[in-house]
This record gives sequence, C-alpha cells and structure tokens, in this order.
Amino acid sequence: MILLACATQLECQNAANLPAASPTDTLKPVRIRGRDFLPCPVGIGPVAAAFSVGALLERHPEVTGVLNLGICGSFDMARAPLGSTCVADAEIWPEYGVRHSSPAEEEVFGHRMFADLPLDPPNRLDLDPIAQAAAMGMTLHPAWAIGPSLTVAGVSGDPQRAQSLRDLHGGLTENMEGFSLALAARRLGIAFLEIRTVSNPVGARDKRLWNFKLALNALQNILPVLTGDSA
Ligand SMILES: O=C(O)c1cccc(C(=O)CC[C@H]2O[C@@H](n3cnc4c(=O)[nH]cnc43)[C@H](O)[C@@H]2O)c1
Repeated sequence: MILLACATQLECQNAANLPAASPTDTLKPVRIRGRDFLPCPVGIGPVAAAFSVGALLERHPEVTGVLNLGICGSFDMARAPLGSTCVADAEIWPEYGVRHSSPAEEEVFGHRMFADLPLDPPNRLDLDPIAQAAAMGMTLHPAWAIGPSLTVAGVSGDPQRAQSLRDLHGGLTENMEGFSLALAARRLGIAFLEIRTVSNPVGARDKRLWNFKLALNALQNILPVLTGDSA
C-alpha cells in the first residue's frame, strides 16, 4: 500500500482523480493498475504533516511507500512555470538552524534532528526520485523538472525572502509539508517520492500571478503517468 499524502482534501481528490467530497469525508483506498493507494489529507504545514504521517504510518504498517503530491511555489518560472510538474531530488528545511536578520550571515545549526540520523547539512534530505519511483513500481515522466524543494512553515511573503532562500539553498520549489513526510519515510526505511505542480511564483503576493486552479487540475495527470495508466 502506498500512502498518497496531500496537504488538503482537494489536492487528494485531484491527485487520485476522485469525485468531489466534503472536507470531512474519509477517503477510501484506490486501486490503480494493481497498486493500492491510500489517499490521506495530512494537513497544511510541517507540524500538521509530521503529526499526521506519524499517526498514519503507525496505524497502517502495510504502507511500503509515501507519495507526496500537491501544489507548490516556483523559484524559477523558466524551468518550472505555472501548472508544470516538479519532482523533488532533495528536501531542505531552511528554518531549522540559526536565523540572522541578514541572509548573508545565515548559518546551519550544528545539531542533528535525531542523534542516529546523520544528515549533511543537518536540514537536508537527499532523495533519489528515479530509484524511489522504481521501488514503488512507478516511472517518472522525462519532461518533469527535477530539483530541490524547500519546506517552510511560513510561505515566503516577498521577493527578497524568495531571493535569499534561492541563493542560500538553490531550491527549485517551495512547499510546506515535504520535509516532514520525507523524514518520516527515511526514519522508517520506506520509499518516498514528492511530486508537485506549480501554483505560484515564490514570494509573489499579487494573485494575478497565481493559478491555483491550473496547478490543482495538473495534479490529475501525475498518477496516470506514474502508474503507466496514461497511454
Ligand atoms: O498567502 C500567500 O502569499 C500564499 C502564497 C502561496 C501559497 C499560499 C497557500 O495558502 C497555499 C499553501 C499550500 O500550498 C503549498 N504551496 C503552494 N505555494 C506555495 C509557496 O509558494 N510556498 C510554500 N508552499 C506553497 C503548500 O505546500 C501548502 O500546502 C499562500
């Protein structure tokens, strides 16, 4: 069983191509090309996602992988324009560490999150999406952009913050749940894959530059490609 982890019910419905349901309805497992997926809204932000995935993985020991689908912001609108699909090859949690008012002085915290989990730097999980997809019996689309994704508790609210995060971490996308889900999978030694569609440029608050509907609709195309059901 693959845990299909999305922040919201709406993202789960689009990702699993399910009919619209009320936000409190429990989603049922779906079977696609012989693979079982359990769609679960894990909540918005790293704390809700960490709590939810911990509880879900304890309740469902049959889960062999976590597939995180959802919308995201783009740091590079040329490589990752609105509605495009991006695969994370690293998850970085930039807020873990020491914060300075000047981004140039930003430094990484020296302490590991878990004593027995050596990460270098300690806020970065390197992912291998091609291998992880294969471990879950799936294949990536060759045209999907691949790059690091930054998980934040607070969405970047202006172009300066976006620029400093881009300069410091070299991210392709920004999201609010991925690091928590990737960390849970790493701790349990199960597969993890994060694929998101771009809803907005990171740091832009002018809603004329956003297209959440396009990104939500684009989520519908991911699972058919991953499972070979799109032909
Ligand atoms: O109020 C804002 O400025 C704002 C900007 C972007 C997104 C939001 C949201 O409320 C959606 C957060 C939700 O969607 C993912 N997401 C989408 N875009 C971004 C982003 O630019 N930075 C971080 N997360 C983003 C995220 O995973 C959440 O689940 C509000």
